[in-house]
Amino acid sequence: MNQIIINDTTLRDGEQAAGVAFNLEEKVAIAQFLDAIGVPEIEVGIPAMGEEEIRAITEIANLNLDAKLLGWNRAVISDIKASIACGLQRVHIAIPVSGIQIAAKFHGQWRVSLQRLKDCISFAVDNGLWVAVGGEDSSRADENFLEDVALYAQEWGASRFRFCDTVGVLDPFGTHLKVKRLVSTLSIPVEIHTHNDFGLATANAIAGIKAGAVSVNTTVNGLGERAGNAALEEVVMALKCIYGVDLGINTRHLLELSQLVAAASGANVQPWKAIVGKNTFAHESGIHAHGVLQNPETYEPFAPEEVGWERTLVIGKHSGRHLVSNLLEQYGIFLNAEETQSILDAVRQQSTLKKRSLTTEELLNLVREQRYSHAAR
Ligand SMILES: CC(=O)SCCNC(=O)CCNC(=O)[C@H](O)C(C)(C)COP(=O)(O)OP(=O)(O)OC[C@H]1O[C@@H](n2cnc3c(N)ncnc32)[C@H](O)[C@@H]1OP(=O)(O)O
Ligand SMILES: O=C(O)CCC(=O)C(=O)O
Repeated sequence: MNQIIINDTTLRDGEQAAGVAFNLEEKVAIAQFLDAIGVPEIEVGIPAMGEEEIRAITEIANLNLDAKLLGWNRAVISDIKASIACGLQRVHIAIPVSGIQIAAKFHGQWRVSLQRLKDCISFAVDNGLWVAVGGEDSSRADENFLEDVALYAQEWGASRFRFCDTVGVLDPFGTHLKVKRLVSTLSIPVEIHTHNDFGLATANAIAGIKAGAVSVNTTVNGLGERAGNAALEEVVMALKCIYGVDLGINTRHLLELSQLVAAASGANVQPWKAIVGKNTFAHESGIHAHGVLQNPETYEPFAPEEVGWERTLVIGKHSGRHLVSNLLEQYGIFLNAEETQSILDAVRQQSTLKKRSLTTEELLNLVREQRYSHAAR
């Protein structure tokens, strides 16, 4: 695999998630955190949105972070001017490439849209900016047309082309085919941008990388339009653990970053969310807990500490003797087989009633109650 660049768009596509609105401090804090853990590129926002956004992006630009910063723009000269006003040196210019989008946005006049793209690239390049171009809705575009637009963008001065699966309709096989074709056509690098409408964003991002894309868009927690984008933590850990590609990102802070973005976005992470969900290293089931007590690798793909978690062993409806004994022994309580089974029966009952796992205190109470009723008999 090539050297892969993460271009994180939590502050642009992530914030486009309905109901999410970061304030200036939150935008700055997220940018600083991404930079601190080694994310090499950040799409910081959309300067054309107006004064507040320009203020936040300018503040981030003034931090002189190691990460390269990009402003997102339409193929509109005033958008590029707004990016310049923020002090950005790199701009991303988006242009719709599918028939559906060109019909809706440019009344089907693709020549007009291409002319606007050309004018904007020239304007940006003349102003000394590094330019990337995004083919919005690339996945539904006629492939010959997409190729033509990307080749024109390259000829006019773009330094990278973004293949967008804007409405998340591809699977990994389709992504691979389409991205591979684009990669073999262009001499500039290709970036992959995926959406999660069918739950395939991360898989498609990886497929794009396998097909030769050298840059990938991610968002923390998979935040983004509709069902979101490929999650930063998933892409980074999949590349690291499945493909052995270390991106130089300090993964031990991924949980903390996830929590920062969850708080700023007001969007909680579901417990079973890969890498950062609170259940990712929690073991309740008897067979699993028994295995993990012998060797954590039995039921963990990597060590929790690698992403900032600690392992938890949880008592609940599915627990077994080994875990119950292990936990109680830590409190100096040693039960025989019959007593352990009767505690387990009570745990199953309580857990079902409470619709959750039990706390250690609740487990110890069960032991006290059982002993008391035994003594009273
Ligand atoms: C797939 C994506 O994620 S694309 C990014 C989407 N993100 C956002 O829209 C969030 C930020 N957007 C905004 O703040 C506003 O939409 C603005 C400031 C960009 C524009 O606002 P408004 O002037 O009020 O226009 P509005 O949003 O209603 O409509 C979009 C306009 O942009 C045009 N447009 C859309 N995409 C492009 C493009 N890539 N290049 C050029 N023009 C475009 C539309 O045709 C429409 O133009 P019109 O005003 O001439 O009809
Ligand atoms: O950058 C672009 O071209 C559009 C990016 C995007 O958010 C999308 O297509 O979903």
